[in-house]
This record gives sequence, C-alpha cells and structure tokens, in this order.
Amino acid sequence: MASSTFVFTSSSSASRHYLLLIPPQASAKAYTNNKLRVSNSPSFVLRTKGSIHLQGFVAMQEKGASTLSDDSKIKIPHVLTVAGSDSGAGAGIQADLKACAARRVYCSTVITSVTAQNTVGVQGVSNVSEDFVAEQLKSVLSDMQVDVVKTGMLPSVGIVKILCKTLREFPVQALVVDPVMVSTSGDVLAGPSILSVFREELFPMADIITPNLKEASALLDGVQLETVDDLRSAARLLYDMGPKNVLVKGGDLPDSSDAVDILFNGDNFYELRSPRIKTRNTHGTGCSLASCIAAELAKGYLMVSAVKVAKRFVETALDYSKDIVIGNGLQGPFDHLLRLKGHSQDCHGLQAFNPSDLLLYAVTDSEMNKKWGRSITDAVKAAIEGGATIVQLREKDAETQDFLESAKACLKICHSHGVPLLINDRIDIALACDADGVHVGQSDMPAHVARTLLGPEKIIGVSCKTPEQAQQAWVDGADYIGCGGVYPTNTKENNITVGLDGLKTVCMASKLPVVAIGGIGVSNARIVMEIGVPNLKGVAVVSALFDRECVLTETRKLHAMLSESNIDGTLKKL
Ligand SMILES: Cc1ncc(COP(=O)(O)OP(=O)(O)O)c(N)n1
Ligand SMILES: Cc1ncsc1CCOP(=O)(O)O
Ligand SMILES: [Mg+2]
Repeated sequence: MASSTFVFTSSSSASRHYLLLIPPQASAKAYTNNKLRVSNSPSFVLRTKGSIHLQGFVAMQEKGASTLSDDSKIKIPHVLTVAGSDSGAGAGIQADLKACAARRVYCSTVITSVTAQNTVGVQGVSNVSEDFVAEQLKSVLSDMQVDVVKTGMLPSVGIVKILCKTLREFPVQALVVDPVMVSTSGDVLAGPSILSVFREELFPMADIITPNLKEASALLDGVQLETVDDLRSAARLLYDMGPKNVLVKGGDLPDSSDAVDILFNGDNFYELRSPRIKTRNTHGTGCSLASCIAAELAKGYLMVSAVKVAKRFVETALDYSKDIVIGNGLQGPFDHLLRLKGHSQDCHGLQAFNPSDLLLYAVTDSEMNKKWGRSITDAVKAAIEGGATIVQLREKDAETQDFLESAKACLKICHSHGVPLLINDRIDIALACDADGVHVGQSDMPAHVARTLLGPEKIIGVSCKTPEQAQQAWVDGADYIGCGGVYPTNTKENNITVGLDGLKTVCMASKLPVVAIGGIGVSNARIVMEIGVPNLKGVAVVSALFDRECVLTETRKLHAMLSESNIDGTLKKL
C-alpha cells in the first residue's frame, strides 16, 4: 500500500476519539501533540486534541460516526462461545478462547457457569443466573457481528431456553452444539433434566452436534455404544432429532488403536480416523474440537472440511503436548498455541511446512556453479526438474544486491513448481524477497530471533550436531534440523563429521524432523536413510548435485533412489 500523509485538524479543542483502520501489513504512525505512536495492529483508537498527521493508514473515523466505506472495514471471523469457565483453563471458555486464537478467529464469550476445577476434578460449580446469561447474550449479539455460536456447558433448562430464544432474535450463520454433560474427570456438569430441552429445542437449531460416546449414549436413553457400527446407528438416531450434522466422537471406543469419529449429514457417513495419541493431556479436547469447527465455519468452510481441519488441529496439538506436565491430576490440559513453537498452520489447517519436503534438499554453492559456467537460476531450475523437493540458496560469497536479485528469480522458479525456497544464513535477504524461510547454523542468527523476525509462518531450519542443540532448536521454534556432516566433506571447511551414529543419536533426541547433510550422494544416500529413524526425512546435498557437469541428471538419479523410500524414511524393498 502506498504511504500517504494525512493532516487533520479537529474542529474543537475538546478531546476526541478516532478509530484508525490499518491493513495487516501496514504500519501507521500517528503524530499528535508531539507524541508518536506506531502500531501494526489492524486498528487502534487514538485520543487527540488539535491536529494530527497520519502516515500509511487507510481510513480514519471519528468514533461512533459511520463515515467509513465498507471497503475500508476489516472484518475478522467471529465465534461466540456460550459455555462454562474452567479455572484450570484446560476446558470450557478458556479452551474455546485458545482454540479460536490458534485458528485466528475472534472469540467473544458468554459465561453460563463458573467452575472451580483443576486436573484432579471439579471442586465446585456456581451457575450464572438465567437473567445474567440473557444479558451477556444480548450485549454481544446486539452489537458484534457474530458468525457462529458454539455452545458448551449449558447447566440448566432455563439457560438453554434463553439461548434458543436469543438466537431466534439474533440469528447467526451457524450453531455448533457440544452437548457437554460430564467433565473428563467424570463430574456431572448438566444433569439428565437437560436431555429433553436439548432434543426438542436446541438440536433442531444446530448445524452440528458433537457428542462423545457417553453423551451420545445418554441422549439415546443409555444405549450401549461399543463398535464403529454402533456409532453410525447413534449418529443416524441423533440426526433424527433435528441437527443438520452429527459428529459422534469415538475416542473412548474400546479395542481400537485409532480414534474413530463418525460424521453424518443425513446423506453420507464420513469415518474420520486418526492414530490414538497416548497422553494424559486430553482435558478440553471436546471443547477445543467444537470451537475449531466453529472457527472454520466462521471462515466460510463447508462442514466436512471444518470437521477434518478441527480434528487434525486437535490431534496435532495433542501430539505436540503429549509430554507437557501441568497439574498433578490424571488429566492435564494441552497446548493450543503450538504455533508459538513454530508449528505454523495455514488458514486451511494444513501445516505450512511439510516435513516430507525434506526428502531431496538441494543446497546451492556459488563457486561450484561458477566453475561449471551456470547461473544460480539455471542450477535451481535443473535441480527442481530433477526432483529436488526443497531448495536452499547458500551463496557464501555473493554481494548483497546480487544475492537478493538471484533470490527473487529463484523464488519465482521454485514457487512455479510448488517447491519451498530457503535462504542460508541471511535473514535480511529472506525478508527482502519474502522467501519461504531460512537455514541457520549454531553461530548464525539464533533461531528464536529468526522466528521473531520472520513470524510464525516461515520455515526455519537449524544445524545440530548434538541432542542438546536439537532440543534447543525445538524450544526456539525451528521447523526442522539439519544434522551433519554425516560423512567428511570438502564443501564446508573444518566441519566435524558426526557419522551415522551421531546422526542417529540426534534424530532420536529430536522432536523435529531431520535432514542429513555432509558428503551425501547417490552412492551412500540409501545407507543414510536406512538408519531407520522415523523423523529422518531426507538428505541435503551440495556437491553431489552442483559440483557436477549436469545437475539435472544427478538430481534425477538421487531422486529416483530416494523415491523408493517411504514416508518414515525407511527404504522400501526393491
Ligand atoms: C539443511 C542444512 N543443514 C545444515 C546446514 C549447515 O548450516 P551451517 O551450520 O550454518 O553452515 P553453513 O551452511 O552456513 O556453512 C545447511 N546449510 N543446510
Ligand atoms: C553445509 C554443510 N553443513 C554440514 S556439512 C555441509 C556441506 C555439505 O555439502 P556436501 O553435500 O557437498 O558434502
Ligand atoms: Mg550458517
């Protein structure tokens, strides 16, 4: 956006409020009464007297006035959660807020009950009065543009009735009902008297209901649910109560190594399977799943996509949080904001970084390409045509301006083939050309600083030779680690060789995916991949691709060899 200067002189000397609306990438500077304020937030309120000079903003509005055109307004998806508070913050309103924040959706809250709760259980419950629930609902729905309402703990028939009445008055795009009855610790949060009002009033208004096994069974008068077929029958019976979709969560099914959920929309059954994650940290998964579904619906996704994305998000968060320890009880909370540690998720819920991209990692070298008389762009083009799955520009001697120009050109080539491009060492170049990420070593810019500078979406790789470095890389928010030299190399001076044993030790200590580097080529890539550690995802190669006459041929050969390996990094039998 072009920066502009705007001079405004207020008509009176009284203090007035202005709302500045700023697009996400812009920064605005407001000079007022000799005070300077800088903000990157989409909007902020400026209180001023007299004249103000503004740079780089798109719109200004006297607060309360409606002079803005619709084009200037920034609307973000909005979920309203109507649920109980969990003092331990693993479930309820607190989980909903975190889930929506992680999915980048605004979340407002109507609190129906305040629970004294921790990882041991529920020690106390104090329900909010029906009138006050009604007041909260009206405050939010009469003022804010809510897209989707998500419900959790609705502790009384009166509260359910008030909710239904208010939703008829203030209709929203979608209603997600998590029919909470019992906490994960087994404490009752809504008694059996709630069942009939759920069935008769709330469910017919719902776009989806998300009961777990116990809730589905209670809603169906105690029917036993023990198999996937039972889940299907339950989904059909619950669908007949009026919701547009039913998701029966089979996480507690006995004798299943997978977590199986059944989604039924009246026409089709979708069997959604994922590996069961062994962890105590499952408190709040139901609330979080329903909130994620609501968040994705608020963004405009269709139901099946919203459910799939939500399920994947919760699985990833559970897996990521499986070892964290919060509280002494049997069921701990998990970490919704895994993004903060570098596991960024794009708007579609897919990880921005796909570890399988590490399979054939081509790392350029300006000297080698010069020696063979080719430009960096020709080298990158050939490597990609040969099957490179990720590219790093490692141009140690390049002048900044030349490096930036080549990086921009290579980025175009890489992106036209869907291949990520990373920059070695130079965060400035990565920022300037908007590369997909950087690779840093132990004496380069620390990964946590790179993460702060590049933001949560970019890919960050860190070179590690020891388990301690691998642990630190994870803490710092890296996405992968490069481990080596596995074999001696002439490409990097004085580089310590860690060998296959060193590689295996680092892989086993790493929570992050690993790419092996150093002296690797067609002759030994198979042996490297055969160490058989699941998080070893590929090999990074310099001279075996670029210190050769034909980059295309060499990359093809290596790609053919690596393609025989499966996703675990173990080689398939030929
Ligand atoms: C994929 C990958 N792994 C390791 C390295 C080495 O990085 P670093 O230790 O910073 O050494 P230089 O490459 O900067 O000499 C890498 N570049 N890529
Ligand atoms: C950059 C780097 N880091 C560890 S070994 C190495 C060099 C890899 O180059 P080559 O593939 O030519 O051995
Ligand atoms: Mg480096």
